[in-house]
Amino acid sequence: MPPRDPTSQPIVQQLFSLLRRHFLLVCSICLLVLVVFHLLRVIYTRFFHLAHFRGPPWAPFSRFWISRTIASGDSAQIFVDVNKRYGRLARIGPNHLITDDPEFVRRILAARSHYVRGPWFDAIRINPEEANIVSERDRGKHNHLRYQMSAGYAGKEIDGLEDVMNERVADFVDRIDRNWISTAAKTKVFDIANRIQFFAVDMITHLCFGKPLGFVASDSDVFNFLRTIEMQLPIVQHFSVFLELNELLLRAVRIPFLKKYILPSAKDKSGIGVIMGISRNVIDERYAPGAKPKRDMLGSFMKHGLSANEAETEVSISLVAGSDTTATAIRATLLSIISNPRVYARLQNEIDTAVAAGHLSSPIRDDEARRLPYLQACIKEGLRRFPPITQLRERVVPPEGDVYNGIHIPGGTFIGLNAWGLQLDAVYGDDPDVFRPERWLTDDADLVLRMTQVLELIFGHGTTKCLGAPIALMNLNKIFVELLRRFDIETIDPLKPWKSTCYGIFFQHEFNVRITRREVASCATSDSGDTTSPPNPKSPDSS
Ligand code: HEM
Repeated sequence: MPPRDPTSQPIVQQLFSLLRRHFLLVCSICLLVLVVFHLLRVIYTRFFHLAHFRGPPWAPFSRFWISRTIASGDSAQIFVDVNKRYGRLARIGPNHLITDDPEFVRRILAARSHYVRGPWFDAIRINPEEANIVSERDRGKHNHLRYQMSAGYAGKEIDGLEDVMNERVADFVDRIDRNWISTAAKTKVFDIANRIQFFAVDMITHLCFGKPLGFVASDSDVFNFLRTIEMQLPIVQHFSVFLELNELLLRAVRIPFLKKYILPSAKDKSGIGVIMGISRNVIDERYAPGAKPKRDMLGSFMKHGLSANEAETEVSISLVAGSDTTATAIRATLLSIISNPRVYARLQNEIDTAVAAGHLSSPIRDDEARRLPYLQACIKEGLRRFPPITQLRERVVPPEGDVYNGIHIPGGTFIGLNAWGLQLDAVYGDDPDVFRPERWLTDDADLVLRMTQVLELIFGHGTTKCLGAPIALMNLNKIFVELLRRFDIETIDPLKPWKSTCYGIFFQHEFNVRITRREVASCATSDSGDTTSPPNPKSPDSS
């Protein structure tokens, strides 16, 4: 047989044999191309794209700076430092800016703004295939969901919203009174951080499902719900930075075998799946043919056309959106009050005087609380000094770009919102980092208006502004009065009053306090003639 002419081999075979013979050379060329490509990209992002914005030296090169900052558990403070050091619009990633300028944030979030929610929001879906009101990026769909849910959140179509709150607040303080009172001779260490969270979850589930989940009654994290969120959130935060992970997750959940391992399910025995299971049972009953409509939050969602599946997701998300935030607001404000003797004494005095004058029901009514100026100032100052949501919540610059202080921002840039930085604005004077409720009591109405406009940004602004704000504020209006009229509260370790970690929302633990009953009988009520329980003589620690 004549030898085979190598040129007569098919082209693919020829290529393979060439590759085999020069394998190392081919690999080196590929590597070189990749390195050159990466270098060009780095040079472009560093020196051309967003080059006018200053920031931490390594931030422009990759997203690892943001990811490392989030993982540190101290991102809120780090972002504050970045804007202080590098300007009100600073660079924190290859395509990422962050701002602490209230006016600019209001412009970004305004109803008619062309900015939209960025892919950051995909990371906060419970199910990667379905958006919810908090994560929906499509403006039209979001507006529709908001229209369906606003009446329920505003309490307009809920019977007895305030009664539910009163019931939960009274139950919470009564349990403290029964079980956690210290005396001159004995200390009962009470970790109020966890208990406040139990209270917040019970409050929201009571409003949503018509009954609390029983966290306060069992004095425990029922179904490991809170622990699961605490384990998952630090991971989820990285999905908001490395957006490819979201895409990967979306593909993975489309494989039925993987789906059941990845997504929470109503059949789970712990975590958010249990809440979905409970929501599912309630929703099945409520959506059953012939079921009687109820005037509660779910009833309002149904009335405005939310499907059973949508209702299940939205109820679960309201619990996640509302419980940690409210709990952080209560804890941070309480800690600020009890660690400032001037503030503590003045607030307790305002409460005692109102009680003595017969102006307060028990639990205090929302309208009564609004008439206590120092209480209102403390609540505002607590929210200002410790905004409970510090996630970047990135918005995307519209395709035509934008201009900030004369500098062009290219379309498609992500702009993160620096929630803590915003609340240190110069509008608050020269001591914005001090908890000083008196700043809200000035006679300068114009200043109060300007401060209020900045403060309101802690709930967002425009068409994505927090729907739960009225519920959160009503809660705050009640809880401090009910705690401080009955009890004296001291931190056990003033040098280390709590452990607080920030992953966009806060996880706070070991806020250990010592609670004693107050000598002043300040629980008498006014018009209702109602009285709260006096100190319980059967309590083992009654002094
Ligand atoms: C002090 C407590 C709270 C704070 C600081 C807070 C803060 C916020 C912020 C900043 C947003 C805007 C997110 C964005 O940028 O798009 C938001 C949205 C939202 N919050 Fe709150 N929140 C609080 C309490 C609550 C509560 C108690 C609930 C539910 C009962 C709730 C339900 C929601 C919902 C449903 C949205 C989505 C609104 C929309 O996209 O149209 N929040 N919240």
